[in-house]
Amino acid sequence: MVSPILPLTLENVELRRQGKRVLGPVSYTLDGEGITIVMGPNGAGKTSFLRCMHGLERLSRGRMQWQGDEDRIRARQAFVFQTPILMRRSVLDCIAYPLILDGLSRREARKAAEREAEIVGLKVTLNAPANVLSGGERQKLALARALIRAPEVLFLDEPCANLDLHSTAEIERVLAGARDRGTRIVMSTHNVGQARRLADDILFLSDGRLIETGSRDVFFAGPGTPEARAHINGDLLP
Ligand SMILES: Nc1ncnc2c1ncn2[C@@H]1O[C@H](COP(=O)(O)OP(=O)(O)OP(=O)(O)O)[C@@H](O)[C@H]1O
Repeated sequence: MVSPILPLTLENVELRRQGKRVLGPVSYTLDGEGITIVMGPNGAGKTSFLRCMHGLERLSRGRMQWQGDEDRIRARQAFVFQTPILMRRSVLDCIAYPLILDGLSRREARKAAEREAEIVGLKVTLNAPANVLSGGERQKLALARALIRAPEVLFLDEPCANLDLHSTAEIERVLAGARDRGTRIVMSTHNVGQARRLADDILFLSDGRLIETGSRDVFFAGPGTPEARAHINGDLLP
């Protein structure tokens, strides 16, 4: 059995850009199971927080620690961006690509990619070029490509931001399935309904700081801060 890359610990992590503190100091441990939803107003630092954890940012301060060696840490986690960048190849080859990088034959990789496309409900012709896909289809492709290696940890930054209700429901179904198969998911969303439906626990960021953490039920029953209360009630703050 492959040993886990979790827990991930962040100790007083801080991220500065152009002299401005955009995140932190944040201390947090990611472990256990399920879906963690990251909430907070625009500019609160959600994207920066996810990118930090995934290793895309150089920390200005603090410490971050996964378990195991660098190669395994990179291979066992995936990130789905709000606007996925797609390669100019077929849908099937895009999904198969991570497995080809892993050394699988093209035939095996494409077979696995077909299965994954079916799981995410990608009903387009798999031989179509990826760059002709609609927004919802692009997100499904990005999700299939991220899930094909059965990552231990999956980060998603607002994956349903521009999607209609039907595509959103399909993405939520796929994420719930991935969680049930053991992938630890951390995802940001502005959609309070989505947070209620998907979250096992919630992280609430405001002005770069983690001001609330806790189970979904406790959070929605009575957020402890005026910022979180206003956010879930849809209040406009001055
Ligand atoms: N490349 C950059 N250079 C300078 N400042 C940046 C850069 N990227 C982000 N920021 C700033 O960092 C802060 C946090 O941004 P971030 O995108 O992490 O927030 P967010 O909570 O994801 O916002 P949103 O909900 O609008 O996507 C913002 O004030 C933003 O302007």
